[in-house]
Amino acid sequence: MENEERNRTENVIGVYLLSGFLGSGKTTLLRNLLNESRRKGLKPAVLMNEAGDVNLDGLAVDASVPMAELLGGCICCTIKSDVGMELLNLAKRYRPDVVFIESTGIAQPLEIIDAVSETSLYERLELRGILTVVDAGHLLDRVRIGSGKTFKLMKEQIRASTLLLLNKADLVREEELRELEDLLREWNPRADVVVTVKCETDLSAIWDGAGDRSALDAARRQEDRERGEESGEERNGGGSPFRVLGSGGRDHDHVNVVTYYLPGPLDSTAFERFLQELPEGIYRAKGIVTFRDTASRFLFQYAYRESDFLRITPQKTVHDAAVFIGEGFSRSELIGRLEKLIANAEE
Ligand SMILES: Nc1nc2c(ncn2[C@@H]2O[C@H](COP(=O)(O)OP(=O)(O)OP(=O)(O)O)[C@@H](O)[C@H]2O)c(=O)[nH]1
Repeated sequence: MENEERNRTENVIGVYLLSGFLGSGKTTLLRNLLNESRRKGLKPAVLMNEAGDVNLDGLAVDASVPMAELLGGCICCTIKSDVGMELLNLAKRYRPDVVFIESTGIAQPLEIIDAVSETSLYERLELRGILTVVDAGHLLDRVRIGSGKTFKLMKEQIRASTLLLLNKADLVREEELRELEDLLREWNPRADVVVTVKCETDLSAIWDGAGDRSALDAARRQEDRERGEESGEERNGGGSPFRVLGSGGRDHDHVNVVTYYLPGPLDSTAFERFLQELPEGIYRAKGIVTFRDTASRFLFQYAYRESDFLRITPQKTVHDAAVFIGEGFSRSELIGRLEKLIANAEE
């Protein structure tokens, strides 16, 4: 009987949801988790969701890992039903031991719990943890402002979590970290809080701690509570505070996503200047660029004024493209700046 029980548990695919606001470090955590899975001899698979039309995060992940992509929308609203379908496909096709779902930074985690729970009716899988990555400096800024939809969403992502990574600790002061730790514990007393740089932590806590059913059950109870609180209100976008406008879910009420395909190589210095001068409202940008003054291609990252370039050699055909995410910025002005950058590089 005991053996049977163990076998049954062993066959169950563990699902982990990686949550956290835009640019907080979810892909960084994913890479660490994939390395750790391999060390433990577990076969991982990834379900990746991006708000833009290109899977840029996927390029930062080992190409040998089975991956399903949900692009051009947010899994908690427009393509929630696809989550279940893609999970089933991954499970049937690859029989992984663990699946990591990386949601867009604007996803409402509680909605995704639903999608996974529904899928577990058809396949032996179990949601074992909701790992929320928090950008320490960004949360601090939002706490100081103290309101707004982004603040509310960050709070929801924190409250729904079973393990909180207070990340980018290198960019804030020690006393600010203590303040944030206290705040996270106040908002979510059930979840463990770990302070990290580049999401580096003893990940055994994730396999052991994040599977803590009481925390997951608590997250579900919170979902029920929030549903109760919001019943009667008009809910658009599956409970996300971002109202879906237009088609494809690419435009949210407060968060805009612009995907721009670059026709050719750019000048690296001009591009770096362009990133530094991005309008205030754009808090996240990423993409693939080729520079005319260097031989290789780069995956660039921009999050809250910090930028980063990673040399890449894509395994499959990918076009140069850039994705910009933010609030209250002018799409046409941004495109105008990009066109100028391209024209200058062609001269
Ligand atoms: N300084 C600093 N930078 C970090 C840290 N963790 C991640 N980053 C950088 O922050 C940027 C965004 O990290 P990602 O892991 O791509 O963030 P993400 O949450 O997946 O971003 P989205 O998928 O766009 O929401 C990258 O340039 C990372 O290298 C950290 O602890 N400190």
